[in-house]
Amino acid sequence: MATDSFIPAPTTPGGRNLLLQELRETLERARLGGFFYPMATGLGFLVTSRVYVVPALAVTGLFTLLALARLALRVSANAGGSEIRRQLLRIWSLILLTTFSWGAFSAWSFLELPEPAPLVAVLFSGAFGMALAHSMCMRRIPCAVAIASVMLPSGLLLWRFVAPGVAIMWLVYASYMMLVLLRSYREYRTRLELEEDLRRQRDLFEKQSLDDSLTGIANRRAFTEALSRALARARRGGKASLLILDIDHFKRINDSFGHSAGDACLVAMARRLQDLFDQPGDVVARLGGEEFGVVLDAPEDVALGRAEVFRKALESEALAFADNRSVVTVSIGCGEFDPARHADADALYLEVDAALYRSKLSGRNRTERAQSGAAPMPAGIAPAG
Ligand SMILES: Nc1nc2c(ncn2[C@@H]2O[C@H](COP(=O)(O)OP(=O)(O)OP(=O)(O)O)[C@@H](O)[C@H]2O)c(=O)[nH]1
Repeated sequence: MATDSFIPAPTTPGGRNLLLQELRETLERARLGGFFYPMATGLGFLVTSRVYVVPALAVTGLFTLLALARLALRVSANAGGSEIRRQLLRIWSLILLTTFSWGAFSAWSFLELPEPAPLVAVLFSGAFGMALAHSMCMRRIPCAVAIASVMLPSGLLLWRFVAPGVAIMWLVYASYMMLVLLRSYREYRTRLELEEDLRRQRDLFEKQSLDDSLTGIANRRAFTEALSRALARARRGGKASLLILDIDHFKRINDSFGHSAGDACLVAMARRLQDLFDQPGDVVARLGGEEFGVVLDAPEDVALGRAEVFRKALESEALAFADNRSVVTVSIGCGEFDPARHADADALYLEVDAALYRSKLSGRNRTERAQSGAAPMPAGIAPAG
């Protein structure tokens, strides 16, 4: 509840990323800033002519503990939105505890410590206020409260012990800090959103570079990566098989229904493949033109069985595309990765491609197993049919 009112839950899709980045930066800056407070109190006691061992140890020790508590906070990259918000609340609680303690220390030094300790406290209050306005500008309200808590006690004491005019100048200085905070906040938010836009665009380009633009399924690049991953798993003791499927007489579909209907046919074929090859580890890709590839975490017999189920379902149920219905068949090459026989993914691919070629030569609409050392499909030679 406290978290909700302090840091509202993100409402935009990239909101969690923005919060996570804010958390990282808040923590990084808070960690660094925390150690200036014990340094400042230590210096305040050092410059006094009298020795204050116990107060010096107690006050400097307290600020050191608060600084160490900031160091103990951790950011988890996988944290959910509410955990990130809780972490932000913790950091700000520590920052405010530190600045309130500083305000109390500076007031105490005015009342109890001889010169120049109060002067040191005033100078550090100004420095802390400006540092907060510049570097802890991620949240306006808590930062404004933190600035007020380091500036106001000194202002009141300047009024009481020095001169009202000096205190007014001090308040003008504090107001200027608030303006700096507002400007820094706007700049920070703009930068954060720009960086999120850039991240979104990078993710989109990355996704687009792996998707086939026509069908939306994986493209050849994604297929190559999936095949490499499947082969790596197979080398560690798993199984990996490859199917290459080529639509039979696709040119006739283009010639009979038009090129855009041909495109729709490719999209419909991609959907059919996705519907059937939907088990964990299956990757369906368009390799180019009317050729598709399927990577399976399965031995050859299983891959061949599933290829046949697909092929038979396809020949028995006409494919619907762009207001047309037509029986479309595919020829399929099928092979399993054998680390003893295949030096790499290309070696497996060539064998499966040769099996596809044989299935075309043997009359199409069939599945052929890959054979060891089979010759690759000759480029530019179309089997008769
Ligand atoms: N509509 C459409 N057609 C394509 C696309 N890519 C390739 N083609 C066409 O696919 C046809 C492939 O023809 P061929 O290589 O002769 O093969 P085929 O007609 O399927 O015959 P076989 O493979 O021998 O059974 C050509 O007419 C290409 O123009 C595409 O993205 N969209």
